[in-house]
Amino acid sequence: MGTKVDKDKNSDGSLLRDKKITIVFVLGGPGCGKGTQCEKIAKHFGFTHLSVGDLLRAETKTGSAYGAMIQTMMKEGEIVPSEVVVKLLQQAMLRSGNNKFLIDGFPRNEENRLTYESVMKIEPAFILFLDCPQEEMERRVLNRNQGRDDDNIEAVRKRFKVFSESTLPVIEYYERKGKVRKVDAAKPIDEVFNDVKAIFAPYKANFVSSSNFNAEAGVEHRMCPALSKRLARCARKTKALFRKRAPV
Ligand SMILES: Nc1ncnc2c1ncn2[C@@H]1O[C@H](COP(=O)(O)OP(=O)(O)O)[C@@H](O)[C@H]1O
Ligand SMILES: O=c1ccn([C@@H]2O[C@H](COP(=O)(O)OP(=O)(O)O)[C@@H](O)[C@H]2O)c(=O)[nH]1
Repeated sequence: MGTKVDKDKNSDGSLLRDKKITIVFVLGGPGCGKGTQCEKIAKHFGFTHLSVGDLLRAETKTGSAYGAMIQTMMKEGEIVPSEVVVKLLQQAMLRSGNNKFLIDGFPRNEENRLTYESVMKIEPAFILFLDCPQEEMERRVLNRNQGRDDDNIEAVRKRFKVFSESTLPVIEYYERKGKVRKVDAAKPIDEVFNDVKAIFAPYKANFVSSSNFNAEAGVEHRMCPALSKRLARCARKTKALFRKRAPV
């Protein structure tokens, strides 16, 4: 990173060749424990946890143009348009200052995946798939008590349907590429984390400090200037994509 040649190679905004960015997608049905495990991984292995659900919920509170649309879609368990999500992810990555990211709950469908690939151009290191039976996930969601307006039986059942119809094909896609690390998420939290720890062991060596991103307030400034510049270029590209498409 940082040589003139490297910079020229990336003049299209591509981050693909930046070997220093590590991205792990964390997928699984609603309530399987993505947030719970991501928090632990972030602490132990120095990743920044980006929960796309949390980023979207924070966006609904900003009064932005997309806030009301996002709120309605989430309440109905629908998938928010990819451009909105990718833009929020880019902004959060830029703000985090880190170069190791857990992207929790994304990509949720093939369109999410394709948009991510075409804009971000960073191949995920692997996909952590938290596999859990539906009855157990339903129990967990209905007992979650976080005041979410999509944690009711009706919305949860819709989210299960979206998960099996739209998200499982994404997991299958990565499975074909040998990138899925599946964990039995029905076990107690610490037992699940033991299995997760084994998967993340190679990242322990690079651990610097814990960086658990807070969607509403988290701003850290440890990212190197070159990487920050590249992400900013990438964000401009998304903005252009936004302008081309009419708002939903
Ligand atoms: N392995 C587990 N066993 C029992 N309860 C769990 C487990 N993992 C998470 N939970 C609980 O289930 C609920 C949903 O977990 P969460 O991490 O929010 O899931 P997700 O982010 O996948 O929707 C939370 O109340 C959490 O404390
Ligand atoms: O990439 C994403 C992630 C989340 N969501 C929306 O956010 C909701 C909650 O997602 P989250 O990951 O917070 O919760 P989960 O349903 O996995 O418990 C989903 O039902 C979707 O409406 C979305 O549209 N795209």
